Amino acid sequence: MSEPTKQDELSSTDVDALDYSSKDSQSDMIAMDSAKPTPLVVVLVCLASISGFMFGYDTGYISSALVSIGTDLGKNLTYGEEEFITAATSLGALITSVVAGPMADIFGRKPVLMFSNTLFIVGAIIQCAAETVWTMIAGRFVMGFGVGIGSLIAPLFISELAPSRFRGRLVILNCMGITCGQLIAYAIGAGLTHVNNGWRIQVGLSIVPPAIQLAAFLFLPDTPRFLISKNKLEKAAKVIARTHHGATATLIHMKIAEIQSINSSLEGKNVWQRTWNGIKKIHSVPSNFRALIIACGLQGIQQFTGFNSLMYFSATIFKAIGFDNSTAVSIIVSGTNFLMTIVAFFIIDRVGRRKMLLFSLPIMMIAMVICAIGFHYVDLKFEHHSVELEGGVSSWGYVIMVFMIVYVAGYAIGIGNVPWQQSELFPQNVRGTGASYATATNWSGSLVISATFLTMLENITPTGTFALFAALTAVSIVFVYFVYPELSNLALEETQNLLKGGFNIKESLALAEKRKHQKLSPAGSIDKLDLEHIDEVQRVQYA
Ligand SMILES: O[C@H]1[C@H](O)[C@@H](O)[C@H](O)[C@@H](O)[C@H]1O
Repeated sequence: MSEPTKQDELSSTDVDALDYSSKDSQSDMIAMDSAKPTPLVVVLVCLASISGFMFGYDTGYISSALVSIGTDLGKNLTYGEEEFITAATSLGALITSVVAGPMADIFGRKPVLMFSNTLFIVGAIIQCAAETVWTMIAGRFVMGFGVGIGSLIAPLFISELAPSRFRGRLVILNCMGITCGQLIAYAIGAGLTHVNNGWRIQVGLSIVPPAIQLAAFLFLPDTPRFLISKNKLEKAAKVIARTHHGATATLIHMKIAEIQSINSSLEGKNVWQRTWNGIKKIHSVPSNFRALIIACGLQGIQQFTGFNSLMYFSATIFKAIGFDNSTAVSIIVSGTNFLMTIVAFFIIDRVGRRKMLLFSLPIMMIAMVICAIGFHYVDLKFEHHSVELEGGVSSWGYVIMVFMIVYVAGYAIGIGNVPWQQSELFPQNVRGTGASYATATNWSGSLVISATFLTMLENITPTGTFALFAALTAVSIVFVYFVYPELSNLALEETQNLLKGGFNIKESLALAEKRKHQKLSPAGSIDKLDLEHIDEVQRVQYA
């Protein structure tokens, strides 16, 4: 690994003057981009994934906390107050997800993540000290601000740092953080249900991970892509040297030039004007708009196919079909989600995102159709959000349980994780803004589903509700088939070129296949490549 020396210090003019025509250096650069993650990248990715953990833990602990709160907030909670306390975090997350992207483009990824840590901590302290319902709601709301920022910035930060061939996996580490956070929250909740003020312990524990992330980030750098967008080329060069194996001075220069060339900067006198221009560009530049359709489409599909109704209400559903140990069933649901996310981690860069989605969605659809049929035969009535069951667990009850688990497994192997790869779709100058739109779509969907699910069960019956989710999944399959290109193993700069002139599904499949077969040498760099294909992409970049 070569640290740039004094004479390596860069200015924009130096970078412009370099000659990139040599195929050897281009091939070396692709090798550098796809080599194994360096120790610094691993540390940064693991730290960033703490945000995913907080996302999962903070959205997950509330259902058990509500059971153990009892009269600790001065009174018995009404149904409406419980809903308010639950939804406050999602609402807070929705609000900050709208602004976090532009904030990250203006101030940097790292400072914004650190800001989210302080919100997690302040939110948790307010809740721990809460003696009234409104103080609790305020604490949940502030915590939600942190969740919204973390849910957007962590995957963005990871995509920008990850070598192309490992990007899918490294972003999924953050998703593993989410699903692990949910599982642990349920497990701790189950353990603390009968402990006096157990919920305060559960909330208090949530202070530890963000404190660790905050302290560690004080000593660590931002992403080179962000530093380059701010013209901090020297700093960027130093970080590139530490985040890429085999980064020689020439390759570092080339990398910087490549990123600069694709970063056609936004006009505007100050940051606010430039941000506003970014917002306009995301709609007016066709490739950006295509990226936006894909990113928001996938996040919408993730939420509107109903998974979080299970996450939040699985205990209610399973109780309704006659299982008494509903907490255990909730742990099975979140456990399956976590385990299958681990499977997704191992296959995402090998199998590819598109295949995973086209495998995941049909499984979910079939499982939901079977659950819808099952509910038809289970004698159930949902009235005023309370459930009346006639008889014990029937054989259809078991069928529903099994296929709900199949549904969760199908979800986690694809649509539960792939949408969080969203940042790879956008070029640097609108990446934060694009990710904001997509993350806001996610939180809006999550809010709508959690707020309407019980009402749907009551008004259109469980069979109707699951049939509706199945129908939405069918539409989603068509969307993915026609719109989602394969982006595995492509460099971030390549993914954006792909979206010029169409969704280019066929081209994407060919390019991803090509990149996949570029073998890693034992040292972690890839063999000299056949350069025709590289040329196709890079001609555009250096033009
Ligand atoms: O990717 C995550 C994950 O699948 C979680 O389990 C779910 O609760 C979130 O809504 C989703 O965004």
